Amino acid sequence: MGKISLKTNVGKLSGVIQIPGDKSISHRSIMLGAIADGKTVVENFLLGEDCLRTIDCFKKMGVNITRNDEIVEIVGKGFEALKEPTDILDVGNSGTTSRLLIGLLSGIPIHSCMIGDDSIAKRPMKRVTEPLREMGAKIDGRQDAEFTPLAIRGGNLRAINYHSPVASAQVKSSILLAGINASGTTTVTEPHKSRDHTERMLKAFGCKVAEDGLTVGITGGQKLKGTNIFVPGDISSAAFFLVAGAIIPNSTIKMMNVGMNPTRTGIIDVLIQMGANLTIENERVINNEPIADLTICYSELHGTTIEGSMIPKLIDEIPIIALLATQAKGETVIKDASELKVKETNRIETVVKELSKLGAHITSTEDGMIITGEGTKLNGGNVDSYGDHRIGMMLAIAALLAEGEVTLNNSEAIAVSYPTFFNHLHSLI
Ligand SMILES: O=C(O)C1=C[C@@H](OP(=O)(O)O)[C@@H](O)[C@H](O)C1
Ligand SMILES: C=C(OP(=O)(O)O)C(=O)O
Repeated sequence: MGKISLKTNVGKLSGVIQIPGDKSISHRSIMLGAIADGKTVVENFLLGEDCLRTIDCFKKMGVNITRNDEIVEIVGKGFEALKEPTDILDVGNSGTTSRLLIGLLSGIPIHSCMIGDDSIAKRPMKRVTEPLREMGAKIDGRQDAEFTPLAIRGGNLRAINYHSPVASAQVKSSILLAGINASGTTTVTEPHKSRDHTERMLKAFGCKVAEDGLTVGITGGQKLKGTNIFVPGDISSAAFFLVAGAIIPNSTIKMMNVGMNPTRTGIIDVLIQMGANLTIENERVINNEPIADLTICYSELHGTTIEGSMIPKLIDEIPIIALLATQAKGETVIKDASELKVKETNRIETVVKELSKLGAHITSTEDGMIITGEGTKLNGGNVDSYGDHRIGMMLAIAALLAEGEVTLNNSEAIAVSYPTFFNHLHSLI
C-alpha cells in the first residue's frame, strides 16, 4: 500500500460490522495453548501481523499450530516440549509478543534470541528484563538488556514480589508467565489496574491465580490444560468506528461481539462522559470475558478530562480519542499518559503533529495533550502513520471529515492490528 489517498468529506456512515478478534487475547491464546497439555482450538483469532508473529515464534520452538482462516488449533505438550529455537525469534512490530515471550522464555531451560523491527528496537525492555533477571533469568541485550536484540537463557527461577512502577499488562503478564515455572509464589503489584486478560485466560486453562486489589499472584509448578477459546472483537479496533459514528453527522454504526472487559472499556466511559449516543446490547460472558453489541449514533459532544486510573483502560485509544475531542465543544485534557511515548511511535508527538496538519487545535504537554474542539473543520493534507497502525487508522477516520485531499504515508502499518479496516470502512460509506 505505502502512500494512499483517503476517502474525505463523506456524508454519513451506516451499517453493521463484525469487529475482528482482540489482539491481546489472540496473543495469549497461542502462548497459553502452546504451554498447556492437550489441544486448544481458538475461534475468531485476529489475523493481524502482530498475532501472526506470535504463532511464528512458537512454531520455531516446535509447537504444532495449524490455522484455517480465523480458527487456530494448537497441540500443546507442556512447557517441557518447547524446543530451543534454531532460528532467531522475530516479533516484528509487536510489543506484546516481545514482553510476554521474554517472560515465558525466562521460565524454561533453553537459549533463544529475539529481534523485532526498527520500532521494537526503540521500545524499553528493562521493564521486564530487570525483574526477570531478579527471578534468575539470564538475559543480555543492547544497553544492558534495555533494547533488542536480546538473548535469553531461562530456567531455575525463584519467585519475587514485584512492584511495577508502570501500570502495564505486558509487564504484569511477563512476570506471571515466568512465575508459572518459578519456585514459590510470584506477585505483581501495579499503580493502577491494567488489562487482566492473562489472569482470566490462565483461569480458563485451569490455573489458579490470586487477585487482591492491585496485586496478582501465581504459584509456580502449575500445569495448564488445553481448552477452547472464543476471541471477542477488539474494543481497541471498535474504537475507530465508535468515534467515526459519534462525530460524522447522521451516522449509525452497529458493532457486533465487542469485548467489554472492564479493564478495557475506558473508551465507552469517555464517549458517555462526552455525551455520545451509545447503546449496549446482548451482554454475555464467554471464556471469562464479557462481550456485547454496540450501536453508536451521531450526537453533539462536549470536552472532558481523562487522567489517572482511566489511562490504562484506554491507552491504545488515545489517538482516536484525540480526534473525537476535535469535534467536541470545549477543551479536552489528557494527562498521566507518558506511556504513550513508548508505543509504536511517541504517540503524543505523532498525534499532535499529524492532527495539526489537518487543522486541529491540539497541543502536547509533558504527559498528554490538550485539544480545543468547537467542531473544528478539518482540512486536507499529506499525513503519515510513521509505521504506527493506530495513528494510520485515526488519520483515515479524520480524513472522513476533511475538506480537501488527504494522503496517508505508510498506510500498510494498519495490518498490524486490523487488516480488514478499509473493507469495513468502505462498507459503511
Ligand atoms: O498486554 C497487552 O496485550 C497490551 C498491553 C498494553 O501495553 P502496556 O502493557 O505496555 O501498557 C497495550 O498498549 C498493548 O497494545 C497490548
Ligand atoms: C501498543 C500497542 O501494541 P504493542 O505494545 O503490542 O506493540 C498497540 O496495539 O497499540
